[in-house]
Amino acid sequence: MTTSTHPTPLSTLPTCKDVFLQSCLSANVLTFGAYTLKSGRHANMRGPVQSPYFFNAGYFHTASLLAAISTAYAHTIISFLSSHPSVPKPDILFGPAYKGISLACSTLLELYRLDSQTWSPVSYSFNRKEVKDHGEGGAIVGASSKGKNVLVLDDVVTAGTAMRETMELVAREGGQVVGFVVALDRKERRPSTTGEKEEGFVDDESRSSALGQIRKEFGVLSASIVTLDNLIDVLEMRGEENERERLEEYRRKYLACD
Ligand SMILES: O=P(O)(O)OC[C@H]1O[C@H](OP(=O)(O)OP(=O)(O)O)[C@H](O)[C@@H]1O
Ligand SMILES: O=C(O)c1cc(=O)[nH]c(=O)[nH]1
Repeated sequence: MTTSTHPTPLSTLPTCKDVFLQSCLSANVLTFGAYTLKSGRHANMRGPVQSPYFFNAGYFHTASLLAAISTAYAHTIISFLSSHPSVPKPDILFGPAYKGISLACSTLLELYRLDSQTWSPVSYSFNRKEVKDHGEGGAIVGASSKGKNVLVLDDVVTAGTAMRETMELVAREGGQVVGFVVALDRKERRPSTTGEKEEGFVDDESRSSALGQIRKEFGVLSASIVTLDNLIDVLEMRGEENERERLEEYRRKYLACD
């Protein structure tokens, strides 16, 4: 039998989110440097715009780290569903490949542990990045989405490309995405599609975040365990001034309007 002790809080966030943030820092899930993102933010003449931080959910690779992240997801999902009664109860937790896969599985187990009656009828599924053309074939592993309400769990959202691809995939399979839950919402303005005026966004300050735009376009709501703002607060509390300044500068340039 194990006893769980919580380290001294880093923030004023609920305990599960605080433990999650502490795990991110101690396991190097959250690192600081210069990173090129999937969305690229790089279509300007001076080369790639790089992010001063990166969230690598692949480093949640021990049982205790998985417990920290899945507990934070589970509580975020429960409060998301209770504060938005219009969101249909999910039949499926869907984790986009690759990092979403282990997150959807471990979170469903945690939800079941917290409330077996509510969560026992719920399944998980995930996609293959390369469609399988033998055996059972197809792009989906786990429960079929046909006619089902699907709650999507991913690690991080930046430009929302992965979210939009997942919505298309679920719709193709006959299901309906009823919400998105991410560990980290970077809350960035979506990158320019033309590549012009990317740096500084001079005339484009009204651009909303990826999740905000999805809410406007499709009416699909979302929640996150933490946002860029929480990361900056934690760096301030830890006295990590260089990192805090670099993240604040990035936030000043790229923060979405919503
Ligand atoms: O909002 P976006 O701009 O789409 O960026 C966020 C996505 O980028 C990463 O996926 P990626 O396919 O790079 O990684 P993975 O295969 O390691 O999960 C991440 O896991 C998100 O799914
Ligand atoms: O935008 C991305 O590609 C991205 C950002 C981040 O912090 N972590 C990640 O895995 N992907």
